Amino acid sequence: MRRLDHAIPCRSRVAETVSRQVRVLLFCSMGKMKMSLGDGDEWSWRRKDPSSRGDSGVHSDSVGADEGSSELSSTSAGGDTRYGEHNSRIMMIGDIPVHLEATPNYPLNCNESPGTQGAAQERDIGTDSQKSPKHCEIRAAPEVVRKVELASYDTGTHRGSDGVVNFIKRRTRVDLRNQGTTRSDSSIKVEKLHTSIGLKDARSLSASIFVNKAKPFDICLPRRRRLDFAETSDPVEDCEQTHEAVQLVEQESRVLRPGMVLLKNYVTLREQIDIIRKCREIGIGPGGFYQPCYQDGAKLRLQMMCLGLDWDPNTRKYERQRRVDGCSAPDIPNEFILAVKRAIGDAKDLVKKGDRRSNLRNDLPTMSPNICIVNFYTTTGRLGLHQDRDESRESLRKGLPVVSFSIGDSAEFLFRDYRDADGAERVMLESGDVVIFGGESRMVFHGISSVVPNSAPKALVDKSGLRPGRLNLTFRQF
Ligand SMILES: O=C(O)CCC(=O)C(=O)O
Ligand SMILES: [Fe+2]
Repeated sequence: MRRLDHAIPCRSRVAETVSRQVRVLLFCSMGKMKMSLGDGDEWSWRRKDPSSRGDSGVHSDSVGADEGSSELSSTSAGGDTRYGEHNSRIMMIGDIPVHLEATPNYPLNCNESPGTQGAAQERDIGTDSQKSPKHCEIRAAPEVVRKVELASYDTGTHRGSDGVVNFIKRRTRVDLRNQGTTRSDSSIKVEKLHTSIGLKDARSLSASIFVNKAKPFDICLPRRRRLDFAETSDPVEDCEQTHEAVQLVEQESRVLRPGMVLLKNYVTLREQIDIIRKCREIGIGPGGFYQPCYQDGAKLRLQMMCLGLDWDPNTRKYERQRRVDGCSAPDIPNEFILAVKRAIGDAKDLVKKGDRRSNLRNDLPTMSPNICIVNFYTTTGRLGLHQDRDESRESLRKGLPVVSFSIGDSAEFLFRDYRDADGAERVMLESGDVVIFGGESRMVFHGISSVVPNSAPKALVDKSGLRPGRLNLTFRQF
């Protein structure tokens, strides 16, 4: 066992190692914690008196039990004079600060891999200006899962800077509103920390593996929090498009600009529910949703998973396996591919009709998707103006279209010839809408400026259990 503090008897104990190198379980009770890294090593921490923050002194019994506490936060430790060699942080569990220290062999610090700022600028609206905090699932009672963002800074680098102070303030405002009930006992289990930030050397490997695994994001709410979730394949009569809805499709679908088509209310409610269920099923499995980071540590404001091939926001490359955890990209379900081909066919028909009337050059090539990037935006999610330009040179040269399905809450979609959100054209994408941009518009800058809360069709939410937010699938051919 690797001790990080000195001879403090621990009343609580490590729960268990669930799988090698992946699961991290950490029990905290009455001031002591231990953590298993899944490789047989254990770390332990001690609770620290708030008044001694940053001090290396031990206050093993100065803080009472944390019954009923519901706040979770963390911060880098101040006042620590150990630059470089040791990292430490104080993690707040309720009102109980817990001092975490690491040895040089197993640093907890957030080493940033050297890299360009380019990618972050590329999607600048969508990134967080803070360095990436770790994500941490904290379970306070067996049935309650809470999410916090757990900061992990190299105290030597960040201590005393304004950034840290801001960060501390931010972390104390962790939002637990959606996370269920009051804790019923004093034990807190911390499960799975992760980061996609690279650790510098092989000595950090255990920590790297430990931090890179996170519980995948579930796009659906837990069953008990849904109003009316019909999991079974009960008839969804109210989900079929009505005659009026079909009329609406014809009225509102349009060519937005040469090569760019909007198909309004195109995906039926039944199909949307099926897509949500499929994405949810894949999304909670290996290769499922995660929150990606750029090389500079800035986070995208969305959850992402890639099907067919994985797109890496750091390298801007497509690969079979993703670097963040080595998972292979799951396959694209066949029904998704068929829906995309149908949409392209219908968009081409629309373009032809438009051509007869207006003589626009609206050529829209067809394509067979082998990549699907699935994004889930919570209601605060967004995505900066960017081009989709990481597909093969041939695909881009031919202008093979990107086909984008929107499901759930509506969102404002911006597009323009260059990256400037002011003055960009805007269109509201609603649940069931499809946007296709290819041909002349293949390299259009586009992004999501905002998601409209509570705008998803009620029947969709009730039947699928989709959480508040927007699911978007963009299909491409590499
Ligand atoms: O969410 C959207 O509508 C756009 C997504 C997008 O542009 C992308 O994933 O590249
Ligand atoms: Fe895009």
